[in-house]
Amino acid sequence: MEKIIVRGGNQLHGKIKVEGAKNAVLPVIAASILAERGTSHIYDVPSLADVYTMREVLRNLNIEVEYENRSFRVNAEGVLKTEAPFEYVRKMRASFLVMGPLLARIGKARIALPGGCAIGSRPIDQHLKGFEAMGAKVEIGKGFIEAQVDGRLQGAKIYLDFPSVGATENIMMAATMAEGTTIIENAAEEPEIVCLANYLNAMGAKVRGAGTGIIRVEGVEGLQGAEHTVIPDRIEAGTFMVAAAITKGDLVVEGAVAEHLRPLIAKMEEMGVTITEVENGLRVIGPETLKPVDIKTMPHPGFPTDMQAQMMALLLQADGTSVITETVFENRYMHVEEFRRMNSNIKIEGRSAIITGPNQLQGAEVAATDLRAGAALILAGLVAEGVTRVTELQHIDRGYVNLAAKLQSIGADVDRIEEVVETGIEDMEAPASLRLNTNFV
Ligand SMILES: CC(=O)N[C@H]1[C@@H](OP(=O)(O)OP(=O)(O)OC[C@H]2O[C@@H](n3ccc(=O)[nH]c3=O)[C@H](O)[C@@H]2O)O[C@H](CO)[C@@H](O)[C@@H]1O
Ligand SMILES: C=C(OP(=O)(O)O)C(=O)O
Repeated sequence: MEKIIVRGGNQLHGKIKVEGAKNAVLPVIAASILAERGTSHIYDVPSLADVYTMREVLRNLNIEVEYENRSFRVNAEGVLKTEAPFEYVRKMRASFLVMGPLLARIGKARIALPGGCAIGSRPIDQHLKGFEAMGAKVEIGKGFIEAQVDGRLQGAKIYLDFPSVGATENIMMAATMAEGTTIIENAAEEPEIVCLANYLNAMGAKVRGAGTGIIRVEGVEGLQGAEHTVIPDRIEAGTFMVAAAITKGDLVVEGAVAEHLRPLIAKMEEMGVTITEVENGLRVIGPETLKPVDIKTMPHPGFPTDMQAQMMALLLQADGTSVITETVFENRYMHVEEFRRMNSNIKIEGRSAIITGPNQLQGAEVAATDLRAGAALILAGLVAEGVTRVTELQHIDRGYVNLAAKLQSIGADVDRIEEVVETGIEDMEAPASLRLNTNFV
């Protein structure tokens, strides 16, 4: 079994460069389905499990995709297939983002139902509501969602009940080739939405207002391949910022964009962390004593849920009581049980986690219950007494490129190893806690 082994106690120093953003590149790759003519070149593509899954989803649709030197070359000129099977969708929910582009391009899509996942039930009703408003007929059965439209989709006014990132992206992509104008109200405002809109516009689309709560998409006849560079990963950047702060280190996070990280910077500064904008990134200096703060996760520009677990690791070191309230996902506290194994004082009350610190964490055997939980456990391990062993690395590999090696390069005592588990019993099943959610993201 592969494990990441962390020996706590080292301060982190130096420079670390962030990759292209997972949550930006996945919709951008999906959007390249829209190009009836020409080849798209997508740059700064991170080498992540999710990216390889998306490549397979596209190849399965009969699209040519090459991945070399951190660049994707995509040609979608051929006759497209319509189906994304369960084996892809269960690995990565973002596979569902091919529905909007397929509907726009060929008027038909059949995608496996995403199902539940570790952090919540994650319905897709808002995506479907958007497609239906644009004239698609949607049917659910036998584990699939089938959507179909006679002729072109029609522009529509769509109000999202919640500013869902995925629904905003899927509807935006569907609308690019619709007849007439689509207006998305209560749209998500995340930087990844702006990145996608820029790519769509480079392909010939007419998307206005991305980054605000109202997006207008004027449908065009057709799109062609374009060049696009993916924005830096604000969550990877944030994870390194916490790594610097938690170890009382001094780190330059190259490529971190302050504009994308305002809520995190604000909260870390409130805790006493020094953060300065430098030429091509952010310099982060951890203080001797961290102050407690309260955090509520919200859609952008609120505090990102994808940084909640990592901030919990930091708050475990703060001197006093902090409260985190998770409002985006109903079950994103799977890491709390794992932190408890490391000797931490956290109480869950409804949607809030009450953290009393500082905690002298102790190294333990812990499981990455989801992607960010995994990163958070490694962060906690950096300051724990003794050795922390993190398993279930497939979650971490969905969203971090060489996390162990990168942390090692800035002074952490972290290794990724293959450890043979001597159970003494052949064919013994893994304990339930480790089997949990390995199929779903
Ligand atoms: C690949 C990607 O970009 N993933 C990000 C994206 O996920 P994703 O796009 O799935 O997240 P959403 O913004 O859609 O989900 C936010 C909330 O809305 C709910 N919801 C969503 C859609 C819908 O049709 N109905 C509905 O009820 C979800 O269950 C969740 O509670 O945004 C999340 C919120 O910032 C991040 O945590 C994920 O890292
Ligand atoms: C939850 C996340 O991603 P996804 O939506 O792909 O599961 C994440 O990036 O933290």
